[in-house]
Amino acid sequence: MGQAFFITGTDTEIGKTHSAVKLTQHYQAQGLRVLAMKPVASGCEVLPDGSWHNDDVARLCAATGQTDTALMNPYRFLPPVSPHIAARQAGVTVSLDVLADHAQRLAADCDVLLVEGAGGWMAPLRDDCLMQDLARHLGLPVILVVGMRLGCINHALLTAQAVRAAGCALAGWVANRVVPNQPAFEDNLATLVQHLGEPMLLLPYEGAC
Ligand SMILES: Nc1ncnc2c1ncn2[C@@H]1O[C@H](COP(=O)(O)OP(=O)(O)OP(=O)(O)O)[C@@H](O)[C@H]1O
Ligand SMILES: C[C@H](N)[C@H](N)CCCCCC(=O)O
Ligand SMILES: [Mg+2]
Repeated sequence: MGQAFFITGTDTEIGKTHSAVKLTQHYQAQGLRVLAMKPVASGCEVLPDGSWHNDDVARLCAATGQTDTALMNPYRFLPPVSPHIAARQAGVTVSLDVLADHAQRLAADCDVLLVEGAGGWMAPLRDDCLMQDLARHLGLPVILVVGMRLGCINHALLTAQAVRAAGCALAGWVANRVVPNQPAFEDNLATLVQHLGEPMLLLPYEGAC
C-alpha cells in the first residue's frame, strides 16, 4: 500500500479538484500509479441515459483512468448544497466506516491515493460529523489547497491551525491561482510561505478551465 492524502481547501470552488488532477499528473510523471476518491459528491445530474454525472468524479476519473465510480464515489446527491443537507434530503446517513472501507480498497491498488473532500475543512457530512472527522477517521495526512485571492491568507492559516488541532498532519499545500491578476501576488505568496513553508505545487491561472 502506498501513500494517501486527504485534499482540503480554503473554501469550496477554489480548485481542490483542479489541484487533485495536477497532483495526479505530477505523481504519474514519476511513474506512480495514482487513484482518486471523492467520498461525497453533491451537485450531480442525471443524464438522458439515466446515468449519474458529477463534474469532480468525471475530472478525477479522466485523470486517473478509473472507471469504477461507485468505488471511488460511494455517496452522490443531486442538489449542489452542503453534503449534510443533501444527504438528509435523500434520507441517507453518510457512514465513515463505509468510506474508510472504500479508501482502503483503493489505497491497496495504487501508489498514491488522493481523497478529495467537499467544501472546506469543516464542511458537514452529517449533523454530528464534519469533513475533518472523515480525514481523521481515514488517518490521512492533509494537503491544503489555497485558492490564491484576497482573503486566502486568513482562510489558509485558520484551516492549517484547525487541521493540526484535529490531530491531522499537514503534509503540504498547493498555491492555486484562481484569479488572473491577484494584486501583490508575490507578497501574498511570501506570507503563506512564511507560515506554511514552500508549496508542493504553484498552479497558474488557466482562464476558464
Ligand atoms: N488555476 C485555475 N485557473 C483557472 N480556473 C481554475 C483554476 N483552478 C480552479 N479553477 C476553476 O474554478 C472552478 C472551481 O475549481 P474546482 O472545481 O477545482 O474547485 P473545488 O475546490 O474542487 O470545488 P468543490 O468544493 O465543489 O469540490 C472550476 O471551474 C475550475 O475550472
Ligand atoms: C456543492 C459544492 N460544489 C460542494 N461540493 C459542497 C460545498 C459544501 C460547503 C458547505 C459549507 O461550508 O457551507
Ligand atoms: Mg472539487
